[in-house]
Amino acid sequence: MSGGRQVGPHTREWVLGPDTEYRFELDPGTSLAIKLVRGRAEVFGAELVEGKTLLFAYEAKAAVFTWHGCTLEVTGAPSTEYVADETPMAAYANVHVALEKMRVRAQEPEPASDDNEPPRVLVLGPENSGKTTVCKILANYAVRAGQGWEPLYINVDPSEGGWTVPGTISAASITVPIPTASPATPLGNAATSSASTLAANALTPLVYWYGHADTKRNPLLLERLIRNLGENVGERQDNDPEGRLAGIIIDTPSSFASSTTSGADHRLTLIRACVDAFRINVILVVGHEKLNVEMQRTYGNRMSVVKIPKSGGVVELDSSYRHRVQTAQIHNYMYGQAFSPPQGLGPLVQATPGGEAALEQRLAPSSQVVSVEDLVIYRIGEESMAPTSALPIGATRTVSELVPVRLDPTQPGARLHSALLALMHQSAEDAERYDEELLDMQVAGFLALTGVDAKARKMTVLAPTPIPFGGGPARVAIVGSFEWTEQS
Ligand SMILES: Nc1ncnc2c1ncn2[C@@H]1O[C@H](COP(=O)(O)OP(=O)(O)OP(=O)(O)O)[C@@H](O)[C@H]1O
Repeated sequence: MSGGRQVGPHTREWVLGPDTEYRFELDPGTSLAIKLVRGRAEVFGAELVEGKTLLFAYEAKAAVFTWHGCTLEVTGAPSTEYVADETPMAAYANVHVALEKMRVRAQEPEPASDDNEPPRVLVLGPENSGKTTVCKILANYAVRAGQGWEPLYINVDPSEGGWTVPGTISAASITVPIPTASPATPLGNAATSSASTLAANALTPLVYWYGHADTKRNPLLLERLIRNLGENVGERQDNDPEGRLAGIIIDTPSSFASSTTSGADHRLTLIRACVDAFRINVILVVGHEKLNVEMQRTYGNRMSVVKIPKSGGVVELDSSYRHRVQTAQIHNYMYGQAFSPPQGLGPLVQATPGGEAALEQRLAPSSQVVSVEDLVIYRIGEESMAPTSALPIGATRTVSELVPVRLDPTQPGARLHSALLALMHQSAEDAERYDEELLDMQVAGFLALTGVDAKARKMTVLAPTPIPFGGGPARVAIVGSFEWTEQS
């Protein structure tokens, strides 16, 4: 493995040949600064600007790829760094070209048919195959194509935070290339966290709350949310004929690809839910022959199913890393994140995290006290609490995955302390609603329940910005299985 040329105590220069990439992995608590000195280069499809320094932190793992060669100046001490001359970028670029042809064809004024639909792409693959990276690259190439495309990026992997916190599925139009500075903000910043520190490239995503990282925990709920998101996206696209031409790119959970578990049925049901809900017309399978054959058999007669190679650079992420990242994503939602430049980066260097607006993205969340009558909390899919002995003879305990159960936070059995809550988006018509309609509501924001005073029937909640409670219908929140911890 050849190394970079030392050009300062903490800085190395890497000269990259055409079609190669500089890969790195960071340890906790470290950061890395990369400056493009000469040539052209990109991080997962997002172009670097010559002379500008980019910062990476929070255990980021990524690569700077160049089509025609470049020189990079790298400051900091990654745990791993090397240049790879074998990458799947040519294959990914071919996919982009094919998608671009579909977009252009969809612009033509011939009557709409299956042959001139914009690309609606479902990306499938096993754990650590690089699905998210492929989605980013394809979305970023579309944004860079110079046609004004704003593809819709959809994340249906609840173990990833997307633009907000883990436990969600979400969609947003991509208007500027997605940066890769920190796994705490895998898709860049969202405007929903705090309006006061809006980055210019912050997005307003559509968000639904599933509440868990694991798709097997409540597949019925996930399926319903996928269909809700699909309906919402479909309506938006029908009202925006220009916008829909850029198409859709969907990142999926790795459980959709793991056929050996007993949850195989759910897996296929959830894939079908995505195919129907988002009217998928292209399936990309990242490096998995068996899944590719399975998808060819099921969907090959009505859409393109294409196997694409996995990158040798994808890092195997273990469960403790994933847990740390989820905690960091929740923490980032409340507090934002600050990037400390690595040792050796001159004080005058203007560095930005992954191309985002500011080095300091600190938020000041507000803690507020709310009465339990003004914030009503539900859990979805709790077993009915009546003991079996209290049920009429012959009746079985009802266990429904889709029943919202109202919780009393003042009861110790509610297990709500330190819970992360999704605050639902309520409209005036929602004042009179059926409990089941809670399942179809979008998320307005997230709260952490940090204290309960049972006697006073009050709770303390933390949110990025103050939320008006009281003086109207009660607000509704849903709890999942994520906990709030102060330290990230
Ligand atoms: N070419 C590369 N060089 C270095 N790191 C990479 C490369 N491609 C991907 N990675 C990193 O590898 C990790 C896993 O990639 P990614 O998240 O795309 O995989 P995934 O299949 O979506 O994961 P999951 O199992 O969570 O669904 C990420 O940290 C990503 O930034």
